[in-house]
Amino acid sequence: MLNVGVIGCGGMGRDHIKRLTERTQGAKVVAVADMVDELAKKGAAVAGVDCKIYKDAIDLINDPEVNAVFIITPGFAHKAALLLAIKAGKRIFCEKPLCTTAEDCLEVIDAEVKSGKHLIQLGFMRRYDKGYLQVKEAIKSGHYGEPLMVHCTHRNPEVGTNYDTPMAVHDTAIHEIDVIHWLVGDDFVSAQVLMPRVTKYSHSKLQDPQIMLLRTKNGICVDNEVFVNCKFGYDINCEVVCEDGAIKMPNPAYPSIRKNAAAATTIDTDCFVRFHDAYDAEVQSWVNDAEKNIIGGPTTWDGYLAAITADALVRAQTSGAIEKIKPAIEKPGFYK
Ligand SMILES: NC(=O)C1=CN([C@@H]2O[C@H](COP(=O)(O)OP(=O)(O)OC[C@H]3O[C@@H](n4cnc5c(N)ncnc54)[C@H](O)[C@@H]3O)[C@@H](O)[C@H]2O)C=CC1
Ligand SMILES: O=C1[C@H](O)[C@H](O)[C@@H](O)[C@H](O)[C@H]1O
Repeated sequence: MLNVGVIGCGGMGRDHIKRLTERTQGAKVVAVADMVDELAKKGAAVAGVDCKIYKDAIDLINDPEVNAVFIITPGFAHKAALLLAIKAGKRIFCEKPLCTTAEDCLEVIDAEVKSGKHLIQLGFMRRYDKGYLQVKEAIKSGHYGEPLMVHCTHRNPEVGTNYDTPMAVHDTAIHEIDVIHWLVGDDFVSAQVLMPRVTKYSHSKLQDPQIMLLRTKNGICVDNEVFVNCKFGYDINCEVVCEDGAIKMPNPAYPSIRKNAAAATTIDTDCFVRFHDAYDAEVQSWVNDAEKNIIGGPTTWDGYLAAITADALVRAQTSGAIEKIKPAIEKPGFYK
């Protein structure tokens, strides 16, 4: 049994605690930590009566009963918890992004490599989503030729006033950055951001929507519409256009209802519903891999590659220019 400690009991944290407690074989939440007492108590209530409560992450990490750690704090707080958990030699599941800058990711890579242990899996759950897996299988089949373009939308109904322009990249588009790289198996080399007219539903610190453009080494062009105040739903789309055909990711299957001379279907309203099964699959695989002492999912290096692209997009948000993307280091043999 993997005794898990969960750091961060916000929306995603409590969703993962519920998943670990009710739907994951081989794991148990034995401790939670949150700097907000009320939220820590809420997280512990989901885990059950025996769950210990901490305020500081370091105390949870150093609890001898905790042999694995979930880091579900905001992206800017990941590095501190990661470095402490690596130092303690704990198995780690870290929600995306690894860190909010490539520079911070390099510190985590350095610490993990020096530890000599593969400890970290990243929460890029779209790699476990049935729809994305179907697209990947179709590309791999070769029936449609080489990918040429990828069209994506990442639409949220709304975000809070703490959500700012760079977050559209390192908190939201980071999903497309990772999953498209994984789908086409090609590195990004340049980034550009177009800023359409701002929606009336945005606020002074957020340019919304944004169109993010990426080019890969082999010339594949990706456009990603990130619109986080679209109002109508949580609408995620991906279409890969190839030489001999186009592969469009299926949307979740809901009935089409006809009533009062109108036809309608359902659009999810948040990621927790839209990617429910993908989260379950990524967490179960992380637990299963613990017995083999391996990291079978997205690694720290995947988090770094996503971060260098995110950094370039954030630069492009203000420069308006085409920004180059290049790793600062060679891929360590540790991650090969
Ligand atoms: N994979 C996915 O689709 C999703 C991933 N996420 C990720 O999950 C993480 C958390 O996101 P949310 O739950 O939406 O954020 P949130 O802001 O709702 O919750 C974060 C929690 O962490 C706590 N916290 C912050 N700093 C802390 C520290 N140093 N020590 C202990 N607790 C601390 C806060 O008090 C808060 O309760 C982020 O990395 C986010 O990117 C969030 C939503 C979906
Ligand atoms: O990871 C997520 C979710 O998947 C949402 O789509 C994003 O908009 C959100 O910011 C992020 O936390």
